[in-house]
Amino acid sequence: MTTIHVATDSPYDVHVGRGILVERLRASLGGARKLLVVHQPAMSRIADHLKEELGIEVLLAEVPDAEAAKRIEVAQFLWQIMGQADFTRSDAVVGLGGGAVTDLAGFVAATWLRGVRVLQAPTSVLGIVDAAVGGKTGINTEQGKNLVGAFHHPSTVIADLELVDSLPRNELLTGFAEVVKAGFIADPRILELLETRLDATTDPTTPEFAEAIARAIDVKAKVVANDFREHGEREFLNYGHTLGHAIELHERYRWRHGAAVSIGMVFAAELSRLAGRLPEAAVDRHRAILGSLELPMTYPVGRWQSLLASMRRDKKARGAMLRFIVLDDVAKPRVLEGPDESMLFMAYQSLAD
Ligand SMILES: NC(=O)c1ccc[n+]([C@@H]2O[C@H](COP(=O)([O-])OP(=O)(O)OC[C@H]3O[C@@H](n4cnc5c(N)ncnc54)[C@H](O)[C@@H]3O)[C@@H](O)[C@H]2O)c1
Ligand SMILES: O=C(O)C(=O)C[C@@H](O)[C@H](O)[C@H](O)COP(=O)(O)O
Ligand SMILES: [Zn+2]
Repeated sequence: MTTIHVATDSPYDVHVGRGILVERLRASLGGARKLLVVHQPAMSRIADHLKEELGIEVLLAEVPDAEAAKRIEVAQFLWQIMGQADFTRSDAVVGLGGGAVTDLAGFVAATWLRGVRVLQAPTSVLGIVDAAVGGKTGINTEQGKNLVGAFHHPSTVIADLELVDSLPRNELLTGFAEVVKAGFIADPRILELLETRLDATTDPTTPEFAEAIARAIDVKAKVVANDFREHGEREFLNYGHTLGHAIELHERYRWRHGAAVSIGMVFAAELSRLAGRLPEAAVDRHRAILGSLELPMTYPVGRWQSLLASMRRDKKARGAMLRFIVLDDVAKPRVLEGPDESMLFMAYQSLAD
């Protein structure tokens, strides 16, 4: 088992290993009398197993799959279960599933009684390397992605790689978009692994996969330890997300996050180049790596105005000023404030197929 420490003001560990879920959960109960296990349909057998094995009262709440879970109606359903079960501040929530569930479970934990503990048990690559770590929790609204949420640290993160065995290959690859993001903003070794040993790095049984995952978690852990509430460097974790989130809204949340962020990263790289920073070779490197993972990199030109309108609600915007994360080079992210609309459109046009 690998353990990565997240040194925030409320520190916790991220455990990554095989067959560790029950044992690590037991060790992390911290006096809870009741657990609410929020899970996706794909995790129902594992949730039943937890109910049998944990030796305390376990309430199971199956929620709709993927983004359909990140809705206020689903949060309301969970608050109702907690109310009916007299769920107190010494009890705890478990998020078991992909990033959609860990975001929802974290949000419900952050808001119930103004905050109860959440133990995150991510089961997708994306959940393990990104969503379950760092304490950003939230739900979507009809106006945009994650517009309602809270910062709420998990008390532990348990990534049991045995559960990842059932993750479909396309889901694994879309999750790698966030691994690539970690590579471009902070850790070029991740990019080298993907460029030189793609098959091994995307095979959950190999040391290359373990290394890429651990490195991506490490990038996130370090950033959130320095800037939990996103006053500064945490914004770098949003590389590719300004356009990515607008695409998710445009697609009515039927696309996977990683797919939208892949297009968003190509856009951000092109924008970096147009701003006179990133060399063209680094932009090509984005396309080569994301393409090798079969991730999308193009989007219809005619949707620009609608996407631009959605980007104005991005959390990094300040008043009328749009702000983007760009790269001066690999591992050198920075904020680009208020770029001309003509430059934005030019970057967007390069996404046309
Ligand atoms: N809070 C954060 O910091 C943060 C960071 C990154 C992403 N996110 C959020 O995470 C979400 C995306 O996460 P995701 O890509 O994991 O999507 P997801 O949770 O929708 O999971 C993708 C699909 O994989 C299935 N799945 C998950 N684990 C499985 C397993 N082990 N076996 C079989 N099927 C499995 C799910 O049921 C779903 O159909 C988005 O909502 C995004 O906004 C949050
Ligand atoms: O943890 C962060 O900070 C991130 O930006 C990580 C992103 O990968 C993630 O998708 C996050 O949910 C986006 O946050 P938002 O504040 O743009 O909604
Ligand atoms: Zn993301």
